[in-house]
Amino acid sequence: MDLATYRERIDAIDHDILRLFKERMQTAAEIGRYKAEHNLPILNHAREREILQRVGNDAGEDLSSHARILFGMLFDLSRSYQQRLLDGDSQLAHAISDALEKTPKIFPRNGSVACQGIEGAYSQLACDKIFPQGDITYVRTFDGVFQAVEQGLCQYGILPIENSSYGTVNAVYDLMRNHHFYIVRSVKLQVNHVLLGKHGSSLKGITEVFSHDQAIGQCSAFFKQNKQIKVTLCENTAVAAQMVADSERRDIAAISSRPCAELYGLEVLSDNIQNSDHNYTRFIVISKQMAIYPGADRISIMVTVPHKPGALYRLMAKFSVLGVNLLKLESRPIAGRDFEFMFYFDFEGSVYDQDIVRLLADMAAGPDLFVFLGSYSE
Ligand SMILES: O=C(O)C(=O)C[C@]1(C(=O)O)C=C[C@@H](O)C=C1
Repeated sequence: MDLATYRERIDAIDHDILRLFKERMQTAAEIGRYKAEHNLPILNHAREREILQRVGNDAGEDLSSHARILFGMLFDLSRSYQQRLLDGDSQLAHAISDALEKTPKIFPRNGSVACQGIEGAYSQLACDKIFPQGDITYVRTFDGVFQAVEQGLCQYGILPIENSSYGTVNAVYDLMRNHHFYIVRSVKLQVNHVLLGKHGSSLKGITEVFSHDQAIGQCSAFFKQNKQIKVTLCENTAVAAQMVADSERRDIAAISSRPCAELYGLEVLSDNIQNSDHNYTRFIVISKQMAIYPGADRISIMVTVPHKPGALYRLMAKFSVLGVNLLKLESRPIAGRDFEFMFYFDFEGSVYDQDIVRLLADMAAGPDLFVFLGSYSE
C-alpha cells in the first residue's frame, strides 16, 4: 500500500473516533446533569480506575500503557466538559471580566508602594522605573511587602522573583501561598553590582563583605578570585551599604548598587563585579485587587496537583492542547507535606481569549488548589 492509501485509512478511522468522541462527551454531559441533580461529585476515582484497568487489559501488552494515557486524557476532558456545562460562567470568569471593566486604561505613574529594604535597594530602583512618581514605604522583609498590600497600607508592593544568572528568589515564592494578592505588572531591571567601602579603603585591605544572598550568588566569581574575603549575609544590599557606612571598620565592604555609594557616602572599590554582564532581575508589582491593564499578555497561576503518576503531565497537556507557551514553571515543596509540591506557572496568553478563560475556570473548578495570580504585561 502507498502512503496516500494509508492516510485515507487513518482519515476514515479518525472520522469514527471523532463521532464516538462526541457521543462519549454528550453521554458524560448527561451523567454530569444527573450528578448535579443528585448532589454527586463529578470525579469518581473508582469508576476511572475500573475503566483504566479494563482498557489496559483489552488493549493488549503492546498498547496497554498508550491506551491508559488516552483514556486518562478522555476523563480529564469529560470532567472539564461536565464542569463547564454545570457552572456556566465560573466565579473566576466573572471576576476577570469585572476586573477588565474596572481597571483604568493606563497603568498609574504614582501610588503608595511597599519596597523591601531601605533607600538605594534594588526594589527601589525597580519602583522608580515603574512608578516614577511613587510614594515608597520601606519595610524590613519580603513578608512585610505582602502584608503592607494585604492590609491596605500600600496600594502596591514590589518584589524580586528571579535573576537571570542566580535563579529564583525562593523566599518570595514560598510567601506567595500565605498571602492574598494579584500581580499587576512585572519589570526586568539590569543589575550591576559594585563593591562599596569607606573612602580611602581599597580592595586589598577588605577582609569581610556584607550583602544579600542573591547578590553574593551573582558575584560568585569575584569571591573565587578573592578567597581571603569572608562573606556575611544581610537582608538587603542597601542595608549592607548602610552597615559599612555606620561601622568604624575600614576592612569591610558591601556589594550594593551604584546609587548607594552617594547615598551612604561610600567609595566604589570595584565596579561591575557580577559574574555576567547580562545580569537581570525580574520584579513583580502586586496589588490587593485584581486589575488587568491593557496589553496584559502574561498569566501567572499557583496550583497543586495530586501526588500521582502523570498528574503534572495531564495539567501540562491542557496548556499544550491550546498551543499555550509556558514561560516559567517553578515548583516549591509544601512545608509539612511529604515531597508534595506547589507549582507556579507563568504562561503567554490574554484573558480576552475565551479559550484561556475557560482553561482557567476549568482548573479553578477542579478538586486541587488553584490560585489565579494575575494577568499583566512586562
Ligand atoms: O462515570 C461517571 O461518573 C462519569 O462522570 C464519566 C467519567 C468518564 O468520562 O468516563 C468522567 C468522570 C468520572 O470521574 C468518571 C467517569
